[in-house]
Amino acid sequence: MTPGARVAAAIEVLHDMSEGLAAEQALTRWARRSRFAGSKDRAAIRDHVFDVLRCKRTAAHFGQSSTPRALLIGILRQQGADLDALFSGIGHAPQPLSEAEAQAPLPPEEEATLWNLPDWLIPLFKEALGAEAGTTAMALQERAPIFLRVNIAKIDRAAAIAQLAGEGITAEVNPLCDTALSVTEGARKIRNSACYTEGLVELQDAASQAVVATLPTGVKLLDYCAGGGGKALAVAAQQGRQVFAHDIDPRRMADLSARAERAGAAVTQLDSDALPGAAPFDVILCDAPCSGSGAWRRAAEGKWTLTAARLAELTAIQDSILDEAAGLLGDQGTLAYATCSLLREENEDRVAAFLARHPGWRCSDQHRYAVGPAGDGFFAAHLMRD
Ligand SMILES: C[S@@+](CC[C@H](N)C(=O)[O-])C[C@H]1O[C@@H](n2cnc3c(N)ncnc32)[C@H](O)[C@@H]1O
Repeated sequence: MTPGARVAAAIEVLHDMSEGLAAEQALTRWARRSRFAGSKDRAAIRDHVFDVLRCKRTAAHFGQSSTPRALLIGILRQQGADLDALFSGIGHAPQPLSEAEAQAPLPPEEEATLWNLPDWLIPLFKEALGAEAGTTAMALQERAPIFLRVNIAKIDRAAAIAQLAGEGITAEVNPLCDTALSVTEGARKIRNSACYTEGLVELQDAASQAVVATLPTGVKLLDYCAGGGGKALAVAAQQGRQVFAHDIDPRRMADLSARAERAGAAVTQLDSDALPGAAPFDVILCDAPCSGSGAWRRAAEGKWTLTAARLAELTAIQDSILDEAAGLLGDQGTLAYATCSLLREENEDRVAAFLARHPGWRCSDQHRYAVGPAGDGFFAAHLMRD
């Protein structure tokens, strides 16, 4: 496909999204009806779509409208692309720019536009992040870096870097955590590499890894909101742990056995009925469902779909998860609460609300991980009985 045809395809995908499809669904649907497209085409189209999603307000500003075509014009103009070459009308490229479309507007000045956030989130960002609110909003507009977790049960970090290099993947030490690598080249080769298929490395954000690395010691650990099991697997690679995984929706753990096998890790899955019998646990990790705002570089749709009502629902779910998990913890145990959210409502406020509901408990440690080149935004707090 030509660069222009890829832009036309991205416009089609955004059009499908405007009719209600989620980004991943719209991309999959486009790929199914466009078998001629190769993996590089699909990756380029995906990049265009996600660039727009991360920067929808500035794209609309520079494109002077919010139609899919205008958003693509806007984001490409913002990126300094040659619009006449891309919108040539030749072959499958989109039609040339009209006279009005060809007029580049002055750069935006409004804060919410520059920050690429919906208006209602601006005060929440300021409240949660203070002086860092603006830089954080800007960081969420960048493409997400790729991080790997070295499976320390199988290989050490230096050997993993060397093996990855042998497969054309350049990775360097990540400062957040001893298990983490930042991939600087060859990221698209990871899933087919022997390092990955043999379970020497896993794709995992570095802040997620840091949350696991700083969990307190204790043998019996329950990952209460295990999902795909990323954190359960990271804990299972640590020495001396016995790891249990649970999720209210067990289908989310469907791939966990295969992933554990690849990693050479032991993780016992527990359904809700089995939890009381397996309790008490020494450590319970509650990686709670949240707005995902710390990871909006990766899942940028969330910025535009989150509502105040959904945020209120999430905070109620977070409270009940903490209350349920507290009942499964041993007397000397630690309840570790984590979210990939930047919002105070989902983080410090949930800890404070838990402590207010549970006299005799205290928070022994609380940490925010900033969105940046080293990792996604994360929050972690450790709760224990006095
Ligand atoms: C942030 S995701 C977990 C991601 C996972 N820990 C990882 O690192 O890959 C949150 C998970 O919590 C689960 N969940 C939601 N409500 C829950 C509840 N009341 N009890 C347990 N799990 C719940 C969701 O199904 C979802 O899989």
